[in-house]
Amino acid sequence: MYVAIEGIDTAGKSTQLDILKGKFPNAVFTKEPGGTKLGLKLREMILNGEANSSLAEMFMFLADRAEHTKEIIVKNQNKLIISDRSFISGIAYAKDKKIEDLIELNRLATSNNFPKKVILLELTKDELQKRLSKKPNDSIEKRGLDYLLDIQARLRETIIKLDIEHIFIDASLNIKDIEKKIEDFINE
Ligand SMILES: Nc1ncnc2c1ncn2[C@@H]1O[C@H](COP(=O)(O)OP(=O)(O)O)[C@@H](O)[C@H]1O
Ligand SMILES: Cc1cn([C@H]2C[C@H](O)[C@@H](COP(=O)(O)OP(=O)(O)O)O2)c(=O)[nH]c1=O
Repeated sequence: MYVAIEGIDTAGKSTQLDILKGKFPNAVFTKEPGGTKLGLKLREMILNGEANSSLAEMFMFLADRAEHTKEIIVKNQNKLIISDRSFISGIAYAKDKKIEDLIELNRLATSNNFPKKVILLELTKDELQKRLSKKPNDSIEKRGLDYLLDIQARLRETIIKLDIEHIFIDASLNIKDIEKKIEDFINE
């Protein structure tokens, strides 16, 4: 079963994934962008802000996703796969494009291998501000608070539109409570 953890930057995805690695030792843990050899190169180019065109940037994410689908998702389809982000980020972050068009592009990139379950960690504006101020920001995070809150709303909208099995979690709860909700949802 393929499960994705979604949320804007600093929502707590890595923190939860580190705990889940202990709870699900036989699962395959992966990430987008950068879950494959090619993906690591694409990730570096993307996060360094090398693309001037937002369309070029979107296609770099799609290239990463196509490789990730073939190398990780399809090859491990009989195992539990837990991924830090998925095509849902791809749709939400490409916010100047229509969701319907993006769904079609992502169907092509993934050959329809979408996650079976999605976890969305959601932050309040105050909590996001606090967390961003504590770390050096990459080129996407530098776009600011309102940009990221807008993306967070699009993550939610995309999940609802796609009718994927999901759980929305308040990311400012304590780490243990969030972990329990995620574990129960995966085991359901
Ligand atoms: N539930 C939580 N409550 C308070 N702080 C948290 C919580 N989860 C994560 N953090 C902190 O927030 C920051 C971002 O978390 P991280 O897991 O790196 O997020 P992401 O992988 O989504 O960018 C880290 O400093 C982390 O320690
Ligand atoms: C998967 C994906 C990520 N992104 C963005 C979200 C993040 O800002 C960045 C990936 O960075 P990453 O460091 O993996 O995320 P985080 O900071 O949450 O740990 O790329 C897109 O714009 N489009 C996509 O398709």
